[in-house]
Amino acid sequence: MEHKKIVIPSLSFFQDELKGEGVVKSRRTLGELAGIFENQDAYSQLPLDQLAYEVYSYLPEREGTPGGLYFGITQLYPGKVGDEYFMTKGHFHQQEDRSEYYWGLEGEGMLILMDRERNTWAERMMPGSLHYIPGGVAHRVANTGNSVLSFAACWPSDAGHNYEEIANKGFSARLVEVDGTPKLR
Ligand SMILES: O=P(O)(O)OC[C@H]1O[C@H](O)[C@H](O)[C@@H](O)[C@@H]1O
Ligand SMILES: [Fe+2]
Repeated sequence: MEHKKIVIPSLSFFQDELKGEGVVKSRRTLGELAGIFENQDAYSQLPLDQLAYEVYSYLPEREGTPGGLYFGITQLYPGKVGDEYFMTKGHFHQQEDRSEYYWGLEGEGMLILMDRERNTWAERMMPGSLHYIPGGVAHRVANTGNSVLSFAACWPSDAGHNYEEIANKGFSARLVEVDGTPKLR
């Protein structure tokens, strides 16, 4: 009998940094988040090249492969635009029925979720928190603390990102700081 050799790359995440062959790193600056924050005056006062978050991804198969899984670690920097926390762009999946796991590694934050009926809710993220994001639910993360918020994610490789709807219409509620605590408004 012939055995097909399966090559398992050695991957690791120490200090929330994903390492290994094939890991790619991408970054998003505040300039790339234009339009997502409510307070345009506050936004225009921040440098466009300021780093908002970095994503380490391990994408072993090309997008579109059924059954494949992707893995990523996002490091979201602390900060606010007016009373709104720094946050990720946010997206639905292109393939509506594709789900995802997020889990907290370091720092404090909130996972903001919105279903197809535009109901928005949020879950607290902290080291060890685990979040199941069902298909058809848009997701975005806000850093509500004073240090880096780091979280991991695992999602189907054929999920795809649909940014358009969130870019155009946003979420139906915003996470803002009220008297020192995060509130959905
Ligand atoms: O894509 P964004 O909404 O900017 O979020 C940033 C990233 O967060 C996680 O790592 C997700 O698994 C990625 O798929 C996503 O790209
Ligand atoms: Fe996603």
